[in-house]
Amino acid sequence: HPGLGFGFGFGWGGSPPNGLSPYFYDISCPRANEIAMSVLQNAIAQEPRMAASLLRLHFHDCFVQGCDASVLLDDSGKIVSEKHSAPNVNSLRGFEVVDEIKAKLEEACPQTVSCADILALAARGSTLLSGGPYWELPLGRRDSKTSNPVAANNSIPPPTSTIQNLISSFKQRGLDQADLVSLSGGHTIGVARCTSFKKRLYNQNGNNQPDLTLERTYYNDLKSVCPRTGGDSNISPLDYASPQRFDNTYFKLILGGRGLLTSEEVLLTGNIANVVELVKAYAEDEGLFFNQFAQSMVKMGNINPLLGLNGEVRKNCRRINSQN
Ligand code: HEM
Ligand SMILES: [Ca+2]
Ligand SMILES: [Ca+2]
Repeated sequence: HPGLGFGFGFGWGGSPPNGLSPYFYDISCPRANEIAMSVLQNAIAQEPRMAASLLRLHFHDCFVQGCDASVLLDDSGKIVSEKHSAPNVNSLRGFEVVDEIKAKLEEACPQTVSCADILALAARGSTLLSGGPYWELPLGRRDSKTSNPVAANNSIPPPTSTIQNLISSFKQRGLDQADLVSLSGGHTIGVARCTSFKKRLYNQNGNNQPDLTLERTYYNDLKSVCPRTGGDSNISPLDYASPQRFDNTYFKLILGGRGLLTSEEVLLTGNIANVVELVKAYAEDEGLFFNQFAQSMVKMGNINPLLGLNGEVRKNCRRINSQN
């Protein structure tokens, strides 16, 4: 029955009753990961930043209504896309690569691999192809029939977040301080627009003064990328030491006052002892960071998945099936 993504040992259709499983597509679509990886390999070879963009897509999906591919829906019918919401607009990218993976998977195994699982596979593959860790990836998420643009506005922490905001936002989704610090390490690849960090350069506290925790040379470099007026879409790497390499230099930069966003520098300056210790530990030991990142990605990927016969497996990641 092609309409139901039955997995290993679950001939009745839907996903496993006890949650996600790494073996979910072993019978129904054994080459799913291989197919996704071949598309990723080409896309990332063409544009290394694509790895970062795809990793971020999974995060922005999981924090809004759970990991259900809600972020991929376009406007149509009753659906108001999450793509217009503040954290996403003019910022999220990688949708065409997801479409390409989906098209190849529909050819190989029609209506079997969910778009939510494609986002999880793309996040893992992107990490791996950038030099980061591998992890065994639980699968079997199904796709939502709704989007949630209001939650997309309210549930993704802004770059101006305080450490308390970040801790509580993650805690609401069952993620602890080690998850917060290691997942922030996703910023070891990719870029941000000036609009995401400009306040730090010119008016951090409403008194027309810069953020004094910014290291001086870095501060001057950033000012040359982001003038006081205009240039809001100019970009700067989140980890300027190795923007395309998944490594632990990100944490070393934070220790030196060279974190790009307020939400990153507060991991150090927020004075939460456990968080500061974790930043230092990951800066010193890349293996420790990789291990925790892998575990935390699995935890993030487990946020509120649609299981069993809930939701559906979309044929096109941009639309719910009833609109096809
Ligand atoms: C802890 C709270 C977080 C905040 C406040 C935050 C904020 C941001 C901001 C403001 C940008 C730049 C957007 C732009 O200017 O267009 C960004 C980019 C990025 N974020 Fe996060 N983020 C957080 C957590 C995460 C997590 C958990 C991940 C993945 C594990 C992640 C992965 C990325 C990546 C890879 C990019 C670069 C994307 C690209 O170059 O296209 N972020 N983030
Ligand atoms: Ca979602
Ligand atoms: Ca890096």
